[in-house]
Amino acid sequence: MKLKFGRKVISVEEARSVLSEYVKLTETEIVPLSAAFNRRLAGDIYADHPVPHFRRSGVDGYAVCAADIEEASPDNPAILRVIEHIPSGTVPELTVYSGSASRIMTGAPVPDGADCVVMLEMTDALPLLDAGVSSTQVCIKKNVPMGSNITPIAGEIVAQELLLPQGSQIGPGEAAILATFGYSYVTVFRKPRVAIFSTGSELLNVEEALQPGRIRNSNSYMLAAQVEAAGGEAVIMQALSDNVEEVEIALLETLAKVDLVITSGGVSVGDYDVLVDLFGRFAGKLLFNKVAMRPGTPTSAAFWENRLLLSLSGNPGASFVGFELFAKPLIKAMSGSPSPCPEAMTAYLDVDYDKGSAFPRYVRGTTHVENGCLRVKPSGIDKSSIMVSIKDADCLIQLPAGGSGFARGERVLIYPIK
Ligand SMILES: Nc1nc2c(c(=O)[nH]1)N[C@H]1C(S)=C(S)[C@@H](COP(=O)(O)OP(=O)(O)OC[C@H]3O[C@@H](n4cnc5c(N)ncnc54)[C@H](O)[C@@H]3O)O[C@H]1N2
Ligand code: MOO
Ligand SMILES: [Mg+2]
Repeated sequence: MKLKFGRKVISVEEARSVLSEYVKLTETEIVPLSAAFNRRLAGDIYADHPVPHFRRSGVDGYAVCAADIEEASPDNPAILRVIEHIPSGTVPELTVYSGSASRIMTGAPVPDGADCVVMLEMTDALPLLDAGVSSTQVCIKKNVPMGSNITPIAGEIVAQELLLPQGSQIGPGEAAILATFGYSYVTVFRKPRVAIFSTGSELLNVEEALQPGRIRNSNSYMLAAQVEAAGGEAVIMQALSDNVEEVEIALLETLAKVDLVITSGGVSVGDYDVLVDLFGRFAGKLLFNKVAMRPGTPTSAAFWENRLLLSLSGNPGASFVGFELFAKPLIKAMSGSPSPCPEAMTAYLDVDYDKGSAFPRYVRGTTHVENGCLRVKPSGIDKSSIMVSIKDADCLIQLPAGGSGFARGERVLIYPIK
């Protein structure tokens, strides 16, 4: 009665691959650099000048000719005449010649003629009265090799070098590069807009008082936080009842306005599992409706009105895991990530896990480091109906199907999620 169509189980990897065929990059937009953190670049960034673009002093001290101080030591200091003071941000006017030195600050351009900079701590300044003009000379007590404390032109970055490829996410290092090259505005991919619909007649709005048999809608807010963490813009929609017409109208009204629609609930075999009813009558294309995973086995997806619709199981744990496995890679791919799928690490199980499973499990896990090794344990009671432990999960532990469980100390794959 309920299933108007069958359910063919596919693997998590197959489901991801099916979804990836429908990913469209969002269009680009220009935003101030200060508003671009965590966004992804819509084009390659090349260096249009070398860094540094002048010979840069790395220390406060004296720019000199290395040949003049070859023999310098505390007992045999080289005495040089100071001809100029060079603060950072200025351009030296005089060329250093044999027998002379220029006082120079960290970050200032090294004057022509000088081929090393001696740190201030290795020198003593001496007053000098020369033909009635007050001047200084400097005593250099150490020899330093040619090139010391000078970053040559292009010592850090060569002109025309590829600095940041398209898709780079703007973190602290990228922000520093963009600022260095004068990008006060950057062209990035627009954040994918993701509409979130919870379904279920039992759901109350967050501000509503508890009622017998009814619960507050927590999934919409959990999923919205996940959307934002994945780089999307979450649009929390009014939760829907188990009425299929209502769900159909609401989704049809919304699909064209966003890049992705996520629903939670109503995908199992219950009498009121409304997404199942919808997929039995809608004009879209059902992509899958069963995934070899636990939790979230009934996770479904469709392509409808030119948009992806991802329907997650309603149980909070299943919604959370389904989002991490499927929605996060979609949002990342839409916003330009070249590697949207999570990458596995290995960790050692910190507890016995004595449940086998017909399908691979994705257990919410909490990691810690012990004697330099990464260890992991389930974040709490490992049931998809349990919500309270989600806050403690920093990874998903992937436990293969079959068997009767896993022993403490076994190596397992984990997918970091924070
Ligand atoms: N006979 C069977 N029953 C169930 C099966 C099955 O294979 N055979 N699968 C179980 C599994 S596994 C899961 S997961 C759930 C999937 O259920 P649905 O996706 O249909 O979700 P609902 O029935 O709507 O809700 C399940 C559960 O989650 C609560 N929920 C739903 N939405 C929210 C929300 N927005 N915020 C907080 N909590 C929510 C809902 O009240 C239910 O308790 O089916 C099992 N049953
Ligand atoms: O989706 Mo259910 O959470 O497989 O347990
Ligand atoms: Mg159900």
